[in-house]
Amino acid sequence: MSDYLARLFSLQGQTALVAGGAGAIGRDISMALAKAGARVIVHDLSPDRLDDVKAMFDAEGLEFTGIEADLGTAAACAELAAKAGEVTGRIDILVNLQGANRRKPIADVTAEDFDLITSVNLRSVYFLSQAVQPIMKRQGGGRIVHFSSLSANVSFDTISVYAATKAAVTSLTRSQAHEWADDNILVNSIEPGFVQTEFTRPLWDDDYRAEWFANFIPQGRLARPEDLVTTVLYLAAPATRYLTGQNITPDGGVMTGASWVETPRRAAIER
Ligand SMILES: NC(=O)c1ccc[n+]([C@@H]2O[C@H](COP(=O)([O-])OP(=O)(O)OC[C@H]3O[C@@H](n4cnc5c(N)ncnc54)[C@H](O)[C@@H]3O)[C@@H](O)[C@H]2O)c1
Ligand SMILES: O=C(O)[C@H](O)[C@@H](O)[C@H](O)[C@H](O)CO
Repeated sequence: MSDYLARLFSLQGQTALVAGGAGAIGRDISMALAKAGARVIVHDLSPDRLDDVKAMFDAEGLEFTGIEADLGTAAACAELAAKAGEVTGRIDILVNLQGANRRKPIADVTAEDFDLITSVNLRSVYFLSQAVQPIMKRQGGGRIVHFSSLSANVSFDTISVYAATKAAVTSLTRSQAHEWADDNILVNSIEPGFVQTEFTRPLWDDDYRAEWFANFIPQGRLARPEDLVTTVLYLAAPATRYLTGQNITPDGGVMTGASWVETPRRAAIER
């Protein structure tokens, strides 16, 4: 890489906290931030997943810190920010990947489903950002990247609560970007389309939906976690120091509206 590009995209000397960073998408994001030079602190709900990601870091000779926490309460979010802040004394980048879903028709959603999905997808994003903001402000700035979803824009059956939380996260991106611009904290979000992970297995493992994806996603396939890595690196990089309150939608072209007007493309989805 030329020196010019290295200066624009290197994360050397920076510390990143990746919440949900041992998940299917999160582990690729965590590794990519580390390879770009950041000291990465990986949070996850699951100790087993953290062990897997530690092994991935070890194999590459990258320094690893894992923190296990259920982010279901604001207090837990504050505790995670405090612990992460102690590792190097800074948090330059926060990526919020924590997410939960329970696929059900609206009529079957219980108050407990609603509380679980909103507490992970919205409340933890809200309060983890709130707890990290004073650390970023004190050090002169930072970057926050939220994982929203294509479903913030387009309705899909059986994910009403999930979709509402993701629309809220996209909205929160603009509020935080506005309020925290003075602190040089830049906040942006990513709305991935369908990513082929366990999280979406009920979709791509179903004949009808797999055919629909193959035919109507203009790029003819679901995203793979590694397809999302560069969007995060871009939003975290020195190169994008004048970009805030924005949203990027890596969705293979779904938001072009092609699915509503195109003839089937007849690609194949590998399952
Ligand atoms: N997979 C997709 O198609 C897709 C599409 C759009 C957006 N997203 C979003 O991307 C993010 C990552 O998704 P993924 O496919 O890697 O899913 P995943 O289930 O592999 O990862 C989600 C992570 O969230 C964390 N989490 C869940 N409940 C938690 C809790 N109570 N407290 C703390 N952490 C908790 C888990 O640690 C888990 O590793 C999510 O926010 C998801 O909504 C995924
Ligand atoms: O469980 C699900 O149905 C998925 O998580 C969906 O949310 C899609 O992946 C998303 O809507 C596309 O962005």
